[in-house]
Amino acid sequence: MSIAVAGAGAFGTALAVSLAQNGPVTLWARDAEAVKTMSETRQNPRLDGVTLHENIHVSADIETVFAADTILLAVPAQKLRGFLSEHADRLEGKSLVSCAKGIDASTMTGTVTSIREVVPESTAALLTGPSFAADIARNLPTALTLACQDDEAGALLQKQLTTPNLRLYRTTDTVGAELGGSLKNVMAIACGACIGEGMGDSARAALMTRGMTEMMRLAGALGGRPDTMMGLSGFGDLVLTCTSEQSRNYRYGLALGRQENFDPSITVEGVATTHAVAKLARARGIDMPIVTMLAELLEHDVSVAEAIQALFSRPLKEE
Ligand SMILES: NC(=O)C1=CN([C@@H]2O[C@H](COP(=O)(O)OP(=O)(O)OC[C@H]3O[C@@H](n4cnc5c(N)ncnc54)[C@H](O)[C@@H]3O)[C@@H](O)[C@H]2O)C=CC1
Ligand SMILES: O=C(CO)COP(=O)(O)O
Repeated sequence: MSIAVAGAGAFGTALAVSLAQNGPVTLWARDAEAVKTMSETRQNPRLDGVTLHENIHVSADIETVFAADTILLAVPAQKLRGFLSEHADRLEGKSLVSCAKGIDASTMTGTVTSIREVVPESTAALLTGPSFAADIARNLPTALTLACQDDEAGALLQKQLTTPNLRLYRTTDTVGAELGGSLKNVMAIACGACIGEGMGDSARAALMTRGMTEMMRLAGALGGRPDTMMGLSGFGDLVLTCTSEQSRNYRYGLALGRQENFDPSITVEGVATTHAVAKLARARGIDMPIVTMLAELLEHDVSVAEAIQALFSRPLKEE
C-alpha cells in the first residue's frame, strides 16, 4: 500500500518525515520551485533543522499523488474542497485522509464531510489530535486519532500510518473528531486573546472548560458523540493548543489581545472556522457564547475586555 502526502507545508512534511521510517513516501507540493529546493537541500524552510529522510520522494507532478493508494491531504482546510473538486475523478477508489483542522467557510462542512461529498467513491478518513509539526518531524512521541466511519478501513489505515513515534488510536466518530480539531483552534485564539490582554491563567482555564462544553454541545447537535471531545481530538488538542506558544492560533490570539500585528502569510485555521461555526450555531439555534463573542471580536465589533465582560454578564446557570 503506497502513501502520498499532498501539501508540503509544515504538517505534510512532518508526516512524511515520520512515515518515511516505515518505507517510501511521496511528498507533493504545487510549487515546482519549492520542490526543486527541497529535493536539492533535503530541507523545508517551514521546518527548521529537519532533514528529509531518503525515503521521501518530493515531487511537483500531481500524477505521483494519484499513483498512491493512501493519500494524506495536508492542505489548509479552506483549500481542501477546491483541491478535491479539481481532482475528484482521479481520487476515486483511494483512501483519502484529511490532515486539516477547520470547517469550510463556504459550505460549513468539516473536512471528512467534504471528502465524502466531493469524492463519494473513496474511503474518507481524518488524522487529528495534539501534534505540532516540529515535534513529529523531530520524531518526538505523539498520539493521534485516526477517524473513519468504516471501521475495517480505519483499522487498515491505523496500521499503515502508525510509525515508531506516531501512536494512532481509532474512532468511527468522524463528526466528533473533525469538530474537535476545528473548534480547539477557535478556543486557542480566544485563550491567546485572554492572556494577551492580561486577563490571567484563571480566565484561560474558564475559557477552555466552557469552550469544551460548547464543543460537546455542537458535536451532539451535528450527530457526533459528545464524549469524543474527551479524547485526543478534543481535550488533548485543546490543552496543547490553548497553552503553547508553538501554536499559531494561540499566537494569533496573543497578538489580538496585545493589539499587535500578525503576519498574514501564517496559516491560522481558527479565524475562518470561528465565522463558520458562529453562523452554523446561529442557524441551528445552538448556544455557543464563546464562539459567537470571538466572531464579534474578530470583526472588531467588540474589544477583548468587552467580550469577557459580556460573557461574565450572562444569566447565572447550572454548570
Ligand atoms: N503545523 C502543525 O503543527 C499542524 C498543522 N495541522 C493542520 O495541517 C493543515 C496544514 O497546515 P500546515 O502544514 O501547518 O500549514 P502551512 O502553512 O505550513 O502549509 C500549507 C501548505 O499548503 C499548501 N497549499 C495551500 N493551498 C493549496 C492548494 N490549493 N493546493 C495545494 N497546496 C496548497 C501551501 O503551499 C503550503 O505548502 C492545517 O489544517 C493545520 O491545522 C495539523 C496538526 C499540526
Ligand atoms: O493543530 C496543531 C497542534 O495539534 C497546530 O496548531 P496551530 O495550527 O495553532 O499551530
